[in-house]
Amino acid sequence: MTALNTALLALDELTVQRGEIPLCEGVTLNLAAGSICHLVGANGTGKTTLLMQLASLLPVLTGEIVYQGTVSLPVQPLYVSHQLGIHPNLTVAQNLTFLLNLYGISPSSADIDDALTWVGLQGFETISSSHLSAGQTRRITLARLYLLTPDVTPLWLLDEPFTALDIDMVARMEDRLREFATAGGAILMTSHQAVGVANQVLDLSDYMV
Ligand SMILES: Nc1ncnc2c1ncn2[C@@H]1O[C@H](COP(=O)(O)OP(=O)(O)OP(=O)(O)O)[C@@H](O)[C@H]1O
Repeated sequence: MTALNTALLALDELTVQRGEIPLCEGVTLNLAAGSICHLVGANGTGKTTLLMQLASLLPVLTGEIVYQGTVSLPVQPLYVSHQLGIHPNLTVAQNLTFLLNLYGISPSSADIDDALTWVGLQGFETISSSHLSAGQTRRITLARLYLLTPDVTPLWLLDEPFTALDIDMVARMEDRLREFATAGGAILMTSHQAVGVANQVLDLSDYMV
């Protein structure tokens, strides 16, 4: 168990499961501080299901999870899902503020400006989120990555974070992921594209039932 003890997150013989149906069995992973792990597998293998289990949105019925040396689910990880969770009646700045409040952060207006500039949404602060394109809406959810650090939430669970982003934004995202990992964070992320910044791979196809 030495490796498990040094990992930020360790999965031991985990079953990836939706309801009664096991999708993958015996999933094992050690995610240390500094890891950027690319979670791969064909459509329907269970990648989103695993991330939802780790985010406490679906139950873990079989297997052990050790987080920061204790048998427990990750405490308040950042989970960026397919569902954007953006409220259409709020402005861009209000949505971003809400997403950061969930992690105990009360951003200043300068923080909001910087984060929105980073995602290319400068000038959109007071625009209703219902007026944005799919890619722009996704950028609101990603803007919080600019302000979240490993001391706030050391584990990021990112489901297809690059979907609907242009090449420049993907490059900025990769820089940010690298920066977060270098500062002591760990990332488990899905992507159907190559992830140049990843330094580890978990292939769920190896564990399919
Ligand atoms: N909302 C749902 N309700 C019930 N079963 C679901 C639901 N979503 C997915 N499933 C089942 O769980 C399985 C795994 O789905 P999941 O979304 O985890 O796969 P994935 O590897 O993330 O796929 P993709 O690459 O297409 O995003 C699917 O094959 C499907 O049968």
